[in-house]
Amino acid sequence: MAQNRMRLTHAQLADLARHAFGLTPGAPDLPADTEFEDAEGVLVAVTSGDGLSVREIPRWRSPDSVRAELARRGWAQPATWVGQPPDDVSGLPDRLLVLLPVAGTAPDSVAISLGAAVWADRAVGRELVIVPVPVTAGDPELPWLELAAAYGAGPVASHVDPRPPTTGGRAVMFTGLSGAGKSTIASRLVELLLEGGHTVTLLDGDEVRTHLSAGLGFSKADRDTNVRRIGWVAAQIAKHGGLAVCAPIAPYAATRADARRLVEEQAGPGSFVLVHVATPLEECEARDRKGLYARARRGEIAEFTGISDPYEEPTDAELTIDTRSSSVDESARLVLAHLAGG
Ligand SMILES: Nc1ncnc2c1ncn2[C@@H]1O[C@H](COP(=O)(O)OS(=O)(=O)O)[C@@H](OP(=O)(O)O)[C@H]1O
Ligand SMILES: Nc1ncnc2c1ncn2[C@@H]1O[C@H](COP(=O)(O)OP(=O)(O)O)[C@@H](O)[C@H]1O
Repeated sequence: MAQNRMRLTHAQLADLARHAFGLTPGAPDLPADTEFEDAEGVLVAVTSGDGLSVREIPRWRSPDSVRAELARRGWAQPATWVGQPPDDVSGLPDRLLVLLPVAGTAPDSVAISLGAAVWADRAVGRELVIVPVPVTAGDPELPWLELAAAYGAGPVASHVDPRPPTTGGRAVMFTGLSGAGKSTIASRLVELLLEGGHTVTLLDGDEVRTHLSAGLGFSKADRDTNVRRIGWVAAQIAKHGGLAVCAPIAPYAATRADARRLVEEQAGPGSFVLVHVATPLEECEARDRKGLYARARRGEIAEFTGISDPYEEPTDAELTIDTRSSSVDESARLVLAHLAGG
């Protein structure tokens, strides 16, 4: 009898799918006596004394179902292409099975939508069957020839870019103590972006706590929920090529890492920019614009970051800003330069 229930990541689900489809030998390494579910809570597998038993693979199309579709269409062993189309499509056959290796991504990831869109755009007039497959583009778990054979395909060509496609969308997350200067620098950054003709969505801290995170307090669980929600919204914006700017305290490294993962899963590597506004506690406390530090010192506010609650200094920030040596405008321009790739 399984004791625990665990949600699998997209990468673990792909691993499980490869195993269930017989694409790779050996079972994924999963904890014993556990039920495993996907992001929607569907029970996908169980480990018990008898080993791993796969119940359902909800997201990926099995090679059997793809072969059945090809047979229905009367496509015997169609030519197969793995990955993106070639620059010159003139030599491609009229019918093509396209396999997109997109293991580890969300079902609505840009790797899939952009991959399919590029084919639709380039291969106009051809009949295509496009199938996302649970194989890693950059470091495939099996040779393309074997992969294609599993899906019932004939001659194979490939053009796989190991870098996942990106939408160009980004999310900038400022992190730091209360009073560090996050909101002030974020506002200046937004002004500079607008002046430069960019569109930007500012997930303002007060508005987030009034709407998106209404009712949440400052316990670890509530802060984690708040920061993950911000990360999720920022990811949706970045996924469609937008730019999101947010400035929560985000005191916990693991939760910031969750936000990074959410954004990078949707908008590709490098799309999440963490900016540590590293103003020391003494300086924030001396500023005490809202009088919160004084109240926290008097014990009137419990769990106050830096006083009676932790702040885990980032070790993975793309930028670290010292507001004692950098003005508001200079700090905002540092972030702008990073976004521009300079
Ligand atoms: N206990 C406690 N600890 C820290 N901060 C507190 C607390 N209670 C209220 N405030 C006010 O809430 C603002 C921080 O909210 P965040 O949403 O950024 O926090 S978190 O990321 O969820 O940790 C923070 O605003 P900023 O000064 O803009 O950072 C504070 O004004
Ligand atoms: N170099 C600087 N960068 C940012 N803020 C600064 C700087 N120097 C002084 N400040 C002041 O520090 C305060 C920071 O407040 P705020 O931006 O609300 O911080 P946070 O959003 O991190 O809580 C503001 O009053 C701002 O004018």
